[in-house]
Parts: sequence; C-alpha cells; structure tokens
Amino acid sequence: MRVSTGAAAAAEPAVLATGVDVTLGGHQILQGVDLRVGRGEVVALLGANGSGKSTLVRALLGIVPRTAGEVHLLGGALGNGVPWERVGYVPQRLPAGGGVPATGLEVVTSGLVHGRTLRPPRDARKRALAALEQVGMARHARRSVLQMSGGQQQRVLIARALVREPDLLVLDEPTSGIDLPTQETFVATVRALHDAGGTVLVILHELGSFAGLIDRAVALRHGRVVYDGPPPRPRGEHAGPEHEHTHPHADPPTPGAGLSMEVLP
Ligand SMILES: Nc1ncnc2c1ncn2[C@@H]1O[C@H](COP(=O)(O)OP(=O)(O)OP(=O)(O)O)[C@@H](O)[C@H]1O
Repeated sequence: MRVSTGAAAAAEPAVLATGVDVTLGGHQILQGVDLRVGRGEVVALLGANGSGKSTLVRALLGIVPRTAGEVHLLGGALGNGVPWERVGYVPQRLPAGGGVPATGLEVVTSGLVHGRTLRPPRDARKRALAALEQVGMARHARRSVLQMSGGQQQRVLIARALVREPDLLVLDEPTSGIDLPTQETFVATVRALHDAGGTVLVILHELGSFAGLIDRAVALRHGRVVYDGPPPRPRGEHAGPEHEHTHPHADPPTPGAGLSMEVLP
C-alpha cells in the first residue's frame, strides 16, 4: 500500500458519508444515510434486494447524484478532492450495452489509467497479467470480455480493481456467480490488501467466504441504515468466522448457514 500524502488526510476515515439522500426515477431511494468506514476496516453492507445497497455505493462514488448529504473518500470531498487512483471499485456486472470488444488484458490495464495520466505506466502489462493471474484468468487475457461468461467477466472486473493496489476497495457483491475455489482465492487477495492497511467496503448477500474478514456490518432497509455493529453470527457454524475455508465445498450450502437480512434486527 502506498503511504498517503498528508498526515491529516490519512487520519480521516476512508469513507465518511453524512445525511445522504438519493432520488431516482421520482422515488426517494436513500434517506439520510450516514456511513463511516475507518482506515483499515472491512465493512459489509447488507440488506434485502432493493434496500438501496448498490445505490448507496454508487452515490458514495459519485456515479449517481445525491439530492442531499456529503461524502468524503480517503479524506477528500467527492469530486476532484478524492484521490481516485487509490480507489478500486468492482461493480455488480459489466455495464449493459458496453459493447466495446476489449480483451481481458485491456480492461484490467484500464484500471491503471486515471484522470491525471491517460497513459498506462510502463509495467502496466506485467501488473495487469499478475492481477488476472490472481483471479485465475491469466489464460483468458486475450479473449474479448464480451465472449466471457458472467462469472469470468466478474473476475476481470475484480482484477481491474486490484491492479491499482487500492487503499480503498469497494465491492458490489463480488462473489456472486463465481465458483467457490475462485471466491476463496479472491478473499485471500482481499485479506492481503487488508493486512497491508487497506480498507474494504463490500456489499454481500451473505457473509460466506468473507465471514472471517468482516469487522463490522451495516444494514439497510428501505434506503435507511437499520443496523451498524458487529457482523451478526451465522446460524450455521460452517459459515462462521472461526471456520477456515481451506477446502473446496462439494456439498450444497447448509440451509440457513448463509447470513441474510432476515436474521438482522
Ligand atoms: N436508475 C433507477 N431509477 C429508478 N429506480 C432505481 C434506479 N436504480 C435503482 N432503483 C431502485 O432503487 C431501489 C434500490 O436499488 P438498489 O439496486 O440500490 O438495491 P440493492 O439493495 O443493491 O438490491 P440488490 O440486492 O437486488 O442488488 C430499488 O427499488 C430499485 O428499483
């Protein structure tokens, strides 16, 4: 991880959002959301379908507009104040209609290009290949992402976020559609980023492979924060933080072992 410039900025939380409101299509989707993620924390964002998790993450990143509220990332106000080259984002899926036939390598290399320099660094190819290797996609580096399965595309998006070795990694359901061995490789990579001092905000439907990594959970319901505290314990021991996921799972998941919003207050 790179050392932040300015001790004051480094002391600020990685994510600080206050009073965030978002209205989309005439409906208020988020209402007065406050969220703080300290440096080095791993925070899970939980909630039922449609509770506003993706919208919150997209508002935090400035992808959807706020009608009220303030957002600071890595000590900078949303917009030009944010050091975007230190922020990695994995969206839920490739944007629909993004019909550009880029290869996996090109998509990952684009993760090294940011507003201040349009030219990838000299070692971009090597770093992009290493990131693809981390998600088990190195041998597909030259394939068009449009010809990849949804899970493969997701792995390329993860590699694109990891390649810049971000200080803040924001993940929108990163493991949906990805097989378990790849999930566990990915979680190990996120753990390494966290061990190096990185901060992670991750939308999850169940803690699953992430269980042992999560410091805190924040739950949304109908666009409001309804819980902010320790991650709720899964009912099944198998999915608990104490369970080391070191083996491939041949059996289907235990019913109820996955942590869902239904068990939250
Ligand atoms: N562009 C949009 N225009 C209108 N409504 C939208 C738009 N995007 C999202 N919504 C609505 O906002 C609400 C929250 O959606 P969002 O995708 O943030 O939920 P989520 O918690 O991430 O759900 P999921 O777990 O299914 O991904 C939903 O009711 C959705 O229909």
